[in-house]
Amino acid sequence: MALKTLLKDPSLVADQNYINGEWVPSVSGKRFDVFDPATGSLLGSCPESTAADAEKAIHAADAAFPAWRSRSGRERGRILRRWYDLVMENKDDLAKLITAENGKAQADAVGEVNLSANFLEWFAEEAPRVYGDVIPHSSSAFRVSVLKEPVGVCGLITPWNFPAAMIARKLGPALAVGCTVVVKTAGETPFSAIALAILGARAGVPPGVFNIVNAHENTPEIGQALCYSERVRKVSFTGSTRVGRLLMKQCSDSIKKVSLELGGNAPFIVFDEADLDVAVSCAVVAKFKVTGQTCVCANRIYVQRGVYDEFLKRLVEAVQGFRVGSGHEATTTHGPLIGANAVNKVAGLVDDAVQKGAQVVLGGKKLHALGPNFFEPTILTNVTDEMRIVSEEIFGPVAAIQPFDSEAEVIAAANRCEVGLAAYVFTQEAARATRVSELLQTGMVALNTGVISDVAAPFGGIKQSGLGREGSKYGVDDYLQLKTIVTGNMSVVHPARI
Ligand SMILES: NC(=O)c1ccc[n+]([C@@H]2O[C@H](COP(=O)([O-])OP(=O)(O)OC[C@H]3O[C@@H](n4cnc5c(N)ncnc54)[C@H](O)[C@@H]3O)[C@@H](O)[C@H]2O)c1
Ligand SMILES: O=CCCC(=O)O
Repeated sequence: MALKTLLKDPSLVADQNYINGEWVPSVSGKRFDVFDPATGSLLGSCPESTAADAEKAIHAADAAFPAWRSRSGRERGRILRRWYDLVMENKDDLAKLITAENGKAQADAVGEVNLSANFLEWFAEEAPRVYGDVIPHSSSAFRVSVLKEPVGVCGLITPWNFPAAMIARKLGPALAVGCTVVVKTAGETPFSAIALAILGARAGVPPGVFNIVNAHENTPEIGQALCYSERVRKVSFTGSTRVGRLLMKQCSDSIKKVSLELGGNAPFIVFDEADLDVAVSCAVVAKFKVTGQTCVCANRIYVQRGVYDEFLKRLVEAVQGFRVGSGHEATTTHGPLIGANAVNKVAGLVDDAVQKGAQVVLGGKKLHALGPNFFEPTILTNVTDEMRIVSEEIFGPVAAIQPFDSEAEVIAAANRCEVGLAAYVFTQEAARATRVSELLQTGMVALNTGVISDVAAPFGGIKQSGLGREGSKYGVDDYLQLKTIVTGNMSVVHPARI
């Protein structure tokens, strides 16, 4: 397979489902092809799985659950820690796999491997620290204790934009607390997940604890199998709000626990007193990271009128310095989009904005010369709320900039949105920083920084951006359920003091 020639360790490549510790084909006998979005070349193929494959994986995870949950948190943590070590040792190969199937530039791919490893390390450390509670009862003859138990088999469904990290962010806490999992990889990017599984097995994850079912066209069928199964007790999904809504409905029949990390429409707000060097360099990161394809990417850029012209001038200069190309080239700063549909969607948003009066300051077109999946880094001004680019998640390299006058006006604009994942605020006034952060309706606020993600910081949204938090000390909560033990007839009469 073409992919193997890229790696120092070709044994990190496999092209089957991973069920109960074995690499197996789909019962369908069908396969789907996986392409490099930069070059269009065929990387390999994976099984086009069916509900029957998902059932097998669920069965394996269910069978493995009692033994896995019975191990101590310390033992599970040691396995996760070994897995972290192996991911770090194989960082270069994993980054190459990510670049090959997702297209992201090398620096972004290495960043993703680090993020993935960090989740394994973090949850290795959390595993032995899942504490319950002892609670005073209303009556002195009773005792209350609260246990935190693993929910059981979890279905994890992840997108292509972070093909390793979004999986590590979910399976780290799941495995740490004693759950077993069935992962449905993104059809565009199965190989990074497969390599993670190979390293997991080398680290000592027992058969059945971590299973992978691949599918592309059959994805909805696998989603249904996971959501409707009585044996799956939780589904955790990262992806669009549209699909999250569907999965939540599907999970309602069996009343599953559901975690949803969904779409965003992040406002990026620059006030007059902001440090403009910081604001511009952070806009470059927050807007254009992974060519604009992250859920926390700045979507609506609001700049206060006093610094608007200067901010725009500096941002244009910075973006002109990008090197767009294949992520395989070391000099590339920004790779392709994931596919032609994504390019067409971004082009459609730009066309709609231009028709409604937006001005193209930079870029604005497909980059045919590099291939069908490239779009020029673009800056638009004269942007207004009537344009789709303001209300929809762009998921591409387009900065849509609007001026504003007052703090109240920009907060109202930022909150005029049905999703609420991340927001960025640039100011050097402490009182304003506090006030605006508290008034913004998002799950996360980045103050004077363009980077939100850190393993220690809870990640997640409010409104239609989702439910639950990933990473951090809260990340295990979504994989735990409380058990209350009330003990009666426990009157203790303390002896009188002598
Ligand atoms: N909040 C977060 O943490 C976070 C992180 C990454 C991406 N995202 C969001 O993901 C979206 C980008 O990814 P996309 O456009 O591929 O999203 P998408 O929802 O179309 O697909 C995401 C994944 O969901 C699965 N999927 C698709 N349809 C399904 C179905 N009917 N049943 C079961 N699974 C299904 C596929 O595996 C796919 O890779 C953006 O909205 C982005 O904001 C959110
Ligand atoms: O795309 C969503 C995740 C991005 C991140 O964690 O920075």
